[in-house]
Amino acid sequence: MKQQLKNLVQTPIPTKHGEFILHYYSNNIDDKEHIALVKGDVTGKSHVPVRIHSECFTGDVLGSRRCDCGEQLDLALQIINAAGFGILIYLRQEGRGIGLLNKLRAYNLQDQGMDTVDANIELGHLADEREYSIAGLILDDLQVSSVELITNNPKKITSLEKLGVLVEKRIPVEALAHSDNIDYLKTKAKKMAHLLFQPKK
Ligand SMILES: Nc1nc2c(ncn2[C@@H]2O[C@H](COP(=O)(O)OP(=O)(O)OP(=O)(O)O)[C@@H](O)[C@H]2O)c(=O)[nH]1
Ligand SMILES: [Zn+2]
Repeated sequence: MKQQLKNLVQTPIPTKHGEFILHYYSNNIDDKEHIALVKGDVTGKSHVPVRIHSECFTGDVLGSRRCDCGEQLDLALQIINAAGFGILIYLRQEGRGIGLLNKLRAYNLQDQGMDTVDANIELGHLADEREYSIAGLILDDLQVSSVELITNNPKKITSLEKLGVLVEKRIPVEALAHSDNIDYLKTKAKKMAHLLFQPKK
């Protein structure tokens, strides 16, 4: 079956980082509603700043300090606003694809001493169950020629490249480390190859 998206509605959303056009997509791959927030004219453009953000109810909505998601979401919108154009793709891949219920169970295992990777495995999941074909289809729909990806996660870059997206460079997006998120950030760097705690150039 050919993977397909439908751009069902577009509407302006004024934010503290300026106005974005929200594109709401349905698709035939999963039963989720994925969203792109678009700033400026990206059609046919290269070097478009793009953030592919995975849903995190606790971080994005509640401002939880256990992870860096809420802060990265804010920083990404700030980066795109400063560039004057760009896209934030909000993928409904809560808990790196294991869902909110399992992520909350994983938090309890983490509070008993496991790290974020081992907690997923203990629950019978992979450390990271995400894939990015919907992001590739959204970038196609928006007719972007090439991107600068706002991420610290090299897997997002290689996944997009495999989908045929030209990634010109990476834009780092580092939240402040503090006592509530430091173990989480260290595990990302050590076990998931995230480009964190890099010496500043
Ligand atoms: N399973 C699990 N998921 C988590 C945990 N903490 C955060 N998450 C999820 O991890 C995902 C983080 O998404 P992103 O910030 O887009 O991606 P990333 O892999 O951290 O890479 P960056 O682009 O560098 O931010 C979200 O879906 C969160 O819900 C955790 O302890 N366990
Ligand atoms: Zn989070």
